[in-house]
Amino acid sequence: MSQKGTINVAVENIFPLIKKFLYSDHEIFLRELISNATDATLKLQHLARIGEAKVELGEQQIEVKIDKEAKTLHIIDQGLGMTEDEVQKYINEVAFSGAEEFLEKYKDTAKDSGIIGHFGLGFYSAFMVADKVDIITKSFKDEPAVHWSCDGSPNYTIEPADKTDFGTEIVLHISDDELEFLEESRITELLNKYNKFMPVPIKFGMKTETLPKPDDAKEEDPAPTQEVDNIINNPNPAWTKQPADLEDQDYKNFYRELYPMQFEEPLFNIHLNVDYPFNLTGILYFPKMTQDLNVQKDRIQLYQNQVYVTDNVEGIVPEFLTMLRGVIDSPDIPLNVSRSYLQADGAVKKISSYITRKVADKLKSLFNEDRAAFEEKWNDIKIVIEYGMLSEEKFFEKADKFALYPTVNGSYYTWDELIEKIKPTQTDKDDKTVVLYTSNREAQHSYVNAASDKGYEVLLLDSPIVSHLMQKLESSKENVSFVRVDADHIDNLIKKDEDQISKLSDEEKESLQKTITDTISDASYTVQVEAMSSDSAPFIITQPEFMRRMKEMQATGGGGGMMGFGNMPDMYNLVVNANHDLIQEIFNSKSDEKKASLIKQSVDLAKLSQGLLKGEALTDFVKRSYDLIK
Ligand SMILES: Nc1ncnc2c1ncn2[C@@H]1O[C@H](COP(=O)(O)OP(=O)(O)OP(=O)(O)O)[C@@H](O)[C@H]1O
Repeated sequence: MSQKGTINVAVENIFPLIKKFLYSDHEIFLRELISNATDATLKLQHLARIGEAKVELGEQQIEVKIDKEAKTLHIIDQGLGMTEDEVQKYINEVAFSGAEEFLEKYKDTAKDSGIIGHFGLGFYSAFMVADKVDIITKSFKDEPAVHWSCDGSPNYTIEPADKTDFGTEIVLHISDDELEFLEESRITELLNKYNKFMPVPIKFGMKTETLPKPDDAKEEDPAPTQEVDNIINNPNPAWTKQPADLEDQDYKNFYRELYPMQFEEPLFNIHLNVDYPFNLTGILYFPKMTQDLNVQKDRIQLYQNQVYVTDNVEGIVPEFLTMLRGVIDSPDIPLNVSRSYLQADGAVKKISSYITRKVADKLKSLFNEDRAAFEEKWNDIKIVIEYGMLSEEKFFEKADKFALYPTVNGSYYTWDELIEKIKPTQTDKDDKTVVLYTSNREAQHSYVNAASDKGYEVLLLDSPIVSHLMQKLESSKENVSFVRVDADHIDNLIKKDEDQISKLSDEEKESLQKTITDTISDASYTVQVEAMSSDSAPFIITQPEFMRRMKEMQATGGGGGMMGFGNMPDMYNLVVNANHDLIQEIFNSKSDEKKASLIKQSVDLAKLSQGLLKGEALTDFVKRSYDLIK
């Protein structure tokens, strides 16, 4: 008997609202309907397993079909189906109240764009793309099939149907302004985006498969082919398996599956698997990291029970780990809330700290198991680790055992090893241990040499955020300071008590200082006459650590950099070695002209060695040098 009914009075508002609010995200209807079909299939499998459903289950699948002529899109499952009463209850009442609840929530978060695609709007999302929706369903229970139909108005019809197999077919009569959803390529794209790893096989059309040639086939015979179902998903992706059942190659293959356009192999992976106090599985990969911190295209993907949700995991995964790749699957992450709420949510906080801990533990075990291999990877992973040390206190503590400090000679020290090694030689008169480093061994070559000659260890620290990390280490470790090799002349980098005897008196130094300052007449240089070893260079340009680091920190952003330093001009010290023969010559020279020309030429040489001589000054210098030697 055919019946008519009215869904609910308030529903009159709902369809236009669905269309309006969800305008940009119409495509999620397919994910919602396939999720329902998957649930129905898994529920029936469960009922059969526990003996409540007396049915023979074959290889169950879900089929998606396009009928271009009829302008319909079909989603067909072999799940538990619905009786007429159930259609009344679940579709007319439950599904509707779900949609209403959704709209209630959505109104409050309308400003928080980006979250919309994460809502489970459910069955009614079909009306975003269809003028009319049919449900033809037969329950696994021995009851007649029913046909429900609704054209988007609050009125529906329900009548008997002649379907004989259990399961449900949803027919969407695609509206004229949504015809893209009748295109095979568009549906393929959506299935690949949202359903690639769903747990029930999804068939979309047929494909041709090449079979092996029979033994007696001739060389020129074409290989036989056959038409098979085109299954678009992998129902058993690697992250749903136990780590013990997976080989290294399986992880690599899965990486390929996730990012088909990614040709670089991952460095290593971390399998996440926890069921208490929250449910979470997943695999994270460390990709090869380069210096540029650009946002990457291949990002961590978030799934809920194998249904793709988003690749924006901000707030769920700690920020420093968003540079990784891979998959996280958790039914416990609330998605129908705004991101700011997400960050305050207790379960999400626990998830985030669990992930941090797992990553730290994995790094620690890689370090312990094969230190040489870990050192080899260091350059590619250091940005993530250094960034983590800066942003997560817990990670900072754990990383102390495996974060490495490489030297220009190719040794890699942990923090404790480094301090033990340099403490005897690099502790200054105030009992501070001075860690020397270079950010660019080519550009700072002569300074690195001077330090190495003195028996000092020089670290090579060249990540973009390293100035922030040094600041952090200086404040959390006792009595250490970082100094770049060109921050001062060698005798001053690590101040010891041994004073050099000066060949010039204090007054003589002062007068020389004035002469040089007047001659170079450049406010960005502070002239400093010092008694140094006569072997050291006569003029050395240095850049004081503090100012330079503050400027760098401001340039790379984040907390710590002091306001205002970014706009300051670069400031240098011009260190003059009072004990060098050339300085003696300049000082004793009777002719002012000679003095000036010696000073100019030598200061230009010092600038040249620091890469600071450019443009017109460089041209003048070259010309002057030719004049001198001709
Ligand atoms: N393909 C199907 N087979 C059997 N029952 C279905 C099917 N699709 C929907 N249903 C029934 O209709 C109900 C409502 O579906 P709807 O998608 O609106 O909400 P939901 O699946 O419960 O929640 P969600 O908002 O997460 O999608 C389901 O709970 C289920 O009982």
